[in-house]
Amino acid sequence: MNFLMDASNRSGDVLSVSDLASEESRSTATPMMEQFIEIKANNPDSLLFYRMGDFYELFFQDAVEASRALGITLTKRGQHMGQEIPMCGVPVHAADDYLQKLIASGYRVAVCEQVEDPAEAKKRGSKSVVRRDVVRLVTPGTITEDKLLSPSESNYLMALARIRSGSEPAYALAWIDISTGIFRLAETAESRLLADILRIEPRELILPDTVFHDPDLRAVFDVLGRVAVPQPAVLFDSATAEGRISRYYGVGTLDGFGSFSRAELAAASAAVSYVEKTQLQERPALGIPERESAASTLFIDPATRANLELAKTLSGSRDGSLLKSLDRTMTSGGARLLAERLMSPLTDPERINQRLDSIEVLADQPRFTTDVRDALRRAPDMPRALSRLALGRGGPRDLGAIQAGMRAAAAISALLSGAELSAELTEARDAIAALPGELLARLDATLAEELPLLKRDGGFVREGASAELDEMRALRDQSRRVIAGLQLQYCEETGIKSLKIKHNNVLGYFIEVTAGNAGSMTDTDAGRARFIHRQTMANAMRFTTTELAELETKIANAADRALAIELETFEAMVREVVAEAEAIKAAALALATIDVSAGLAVLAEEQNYTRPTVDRSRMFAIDGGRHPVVEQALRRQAANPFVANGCDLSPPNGEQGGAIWLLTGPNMGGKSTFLRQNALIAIMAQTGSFVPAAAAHIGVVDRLFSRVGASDDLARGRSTFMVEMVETAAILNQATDRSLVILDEIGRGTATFDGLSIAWAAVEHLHEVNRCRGLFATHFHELTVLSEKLVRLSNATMRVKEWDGDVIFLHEVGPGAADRSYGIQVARLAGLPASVVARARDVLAKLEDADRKNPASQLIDDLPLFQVAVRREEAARASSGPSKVEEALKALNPDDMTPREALDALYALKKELSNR
Ligand SMILES: Nc1ncnc2c1ncn2[C@@H]1O[C@H](COP(=O)(O)OP(=O)(O)OP(=O)(O)O)[C@@H](O)[C@H]1O
Repeated sequence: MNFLMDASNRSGDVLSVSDLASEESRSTATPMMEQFIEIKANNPDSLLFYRMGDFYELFFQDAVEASRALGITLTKRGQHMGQEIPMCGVPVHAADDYLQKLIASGYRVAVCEQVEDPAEAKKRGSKSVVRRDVVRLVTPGTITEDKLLSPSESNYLMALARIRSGSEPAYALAWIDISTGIFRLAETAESRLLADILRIEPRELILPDTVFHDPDLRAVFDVLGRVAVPQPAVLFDSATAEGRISRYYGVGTLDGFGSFSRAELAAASAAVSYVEKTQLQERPALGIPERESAASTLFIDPATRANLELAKTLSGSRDGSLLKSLDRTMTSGGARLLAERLMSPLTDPERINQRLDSIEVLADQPRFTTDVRDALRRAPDMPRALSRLALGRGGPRDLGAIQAGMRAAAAISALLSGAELSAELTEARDAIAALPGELLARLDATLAEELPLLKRDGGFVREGASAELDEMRALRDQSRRVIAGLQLQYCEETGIKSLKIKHNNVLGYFIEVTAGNAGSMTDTDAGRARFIHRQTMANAMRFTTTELAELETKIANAADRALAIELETFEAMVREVVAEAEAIKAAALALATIDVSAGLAVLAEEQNYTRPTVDRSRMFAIDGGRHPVVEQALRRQAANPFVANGCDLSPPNGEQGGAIWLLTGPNMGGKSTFLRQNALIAIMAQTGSFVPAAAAHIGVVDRLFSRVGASDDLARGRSTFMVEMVETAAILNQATDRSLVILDEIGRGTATFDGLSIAWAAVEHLHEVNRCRGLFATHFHELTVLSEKLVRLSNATMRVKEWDGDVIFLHEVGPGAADRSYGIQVARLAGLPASVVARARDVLAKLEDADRKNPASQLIDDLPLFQVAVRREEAARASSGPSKVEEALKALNPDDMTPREALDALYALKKELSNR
């Protein structure tokens, strides 16, 4: 993501980074330009926000790009090396809005401020020396600005390291949200890599440039686009990883952190180093890295994740997604945790049941749950406030957020103390109870009711918190009263009623009279001695007096001192809060857990969901299942209610593999909805949520695959059919006997017979080889004859009623096969011209007649099953022994041959082959 141009790629007359860094450029630069050039040269990949007064200025190519991206005016500022310097600027107070736009457009920004340089000051023997330096880099994965973060979404920075051992390449992933301190690690296989990255959805993925440029991984990083950022391999060095991580945490060794593989440590240290590289002033308060086992989460392949619209719809909107339909949380932390759980459902029935226990216990106590949710409503986002405080970017309101969060936690703790709880909720209650009460007491005793945004505005320390502060404030306020008294006195003394004492930042306090009245103040010697002239304005004259100046100093001193005390108090409170970071984060996670469980309990009650039975069996028995998103949408539209449908893919008696339903039925009958709803019910159950069904028994699914809906991939030049086949290939190669596979109309994107043959072979493969549980929707009615041969395959159909030539969709699934598609009826409903519909009926009748004479059921008698056919072919190959060509090849030893001999051997082999 190098957005800035180098010398070989310069646009127009704008000097590039390397032009600027040249000898000629440096030797002719002004001191300010010299400083700029040095900083820019160190940050060539970022737009440089160069602080000048109340503005961040951008120069050269940065200015050109920023003005284009932000739609702001480009101006010129002098010349350098004979060329004009393009410039634009953004006001400091509005910088977050501009940063947001730039980050969203894929830029990174280096923020350069004036900083104290104590070392230089010492060298020069002066009190203080300031210079400009980059204080932080704003990149998509390292954002902490509140405005740039979505409250309900995590903001992960992820580092990826390659593991060199084993046959299949493997990877370690480390992901950090510096706005909450969450830090996780996992290992994953190459076949799962993209799925795992998409599950975690990092905003920025850093990886060694060698991996980034590996042609085998091209497809993975093409999908991720600009999220993937190559970094020098040295950042991922596993030999120094442990040292770098322990240095970050300020500990001698990583003992007590848990055990991590070398690759995990490499990824973790790259992530931590990148955080250090971007957050130059302070270290974010990261939690201890937690290890996640890839096998403990349900594998959802990338296409399925997109097609099932888990967090976003196919058009990219959050409305209409499963997450949006299930989210009843009250807090941002709860919303983030729910999203995370839904994106990574579990495979361990014990953990799933722990979550379900929490929902059940809350659903059984609705009054109590309402009280808990009311208390949660008052809990602000503690992790994000804590992160800003730790980074030195917090304000009084962040302390206030910790205080309010701790108060809400105390209220919830009191509510939970006598209640009947699940194991998970008991653990949450204990984490909340472990919050240090003294800290809350200190915050209560220190913070005022109303808190300003910025600490430099003061006024956030409550009265009574510090005797000295109270005294300074009294002095300041008293002096203000004295000024009011003085104004009255001067009015009387001079006889000028309109005389006012005013204040501005340049003059401080001054007396102001109209120009006409000024004469009467200075027409005597005494008057001139008393009222000292300061400034003449167009219509007014300004004066001061010795008393006023003295008072001014006193007020300024008192105000300065008061602010200094407040700032000291602020820093002390921040230190106290940050010292309790671990306890605060644990309590925040506990609150989020309670919020998620209470939200799902409320949802279950509101939508009439039931607790699924989840265990290690191979069952998949759903009674009266509904689609969670479509059901709510129909209710909102006050349309006909959703028709519930059961689905049973459990292994039939005595059978090892899962069952497959072959679903036929008319277009618009509800096949896709039925397929998706069963996948979503499995996901919800394994997330640990109640499900939209009258009853559900699900043996945990290890991998979920779907091929639903047609999607073109024109950007990569693949047709709809090609995409369909690539996705189908992935499913047939990867589904295990614990997997759930949902296939919708495989083979419809090509000629009928090709499509039918592919669908036929795919069903056989799923049944014989994958032995998974599956739903297969198809328009190829010919396939239904397969149920005669495949013991675990049964036919199901979407019921319709025919009435007066029209079809009525009942949306009911029943046993049996549809004998027709009703495509022509649906086409008629859609408004195809009547003549076309009539002609289509004639054609259909002819085709059906031809089919009756030569039905597909004949095939079933003539064709051996998949396994038998494959075995037969293998046997044929084995019995014929090695061919002549194979034997000749075996006899060759390339190391003993000259190039000429090798070429001759090649020709001989080719000839042998063509003779065969
Ligand atoms: N069980 C149901 N209860 C009520 N409405 C339903 C149900 N299932 C589907 N529908 C509605 O019927 C419409 C068609 O459903 P769907 O897209 O699933 O049909 P389909 O059989 O897959 O169609 P096609 O073969 O044309 O893709 C949708 O608008 C959906 O809202």
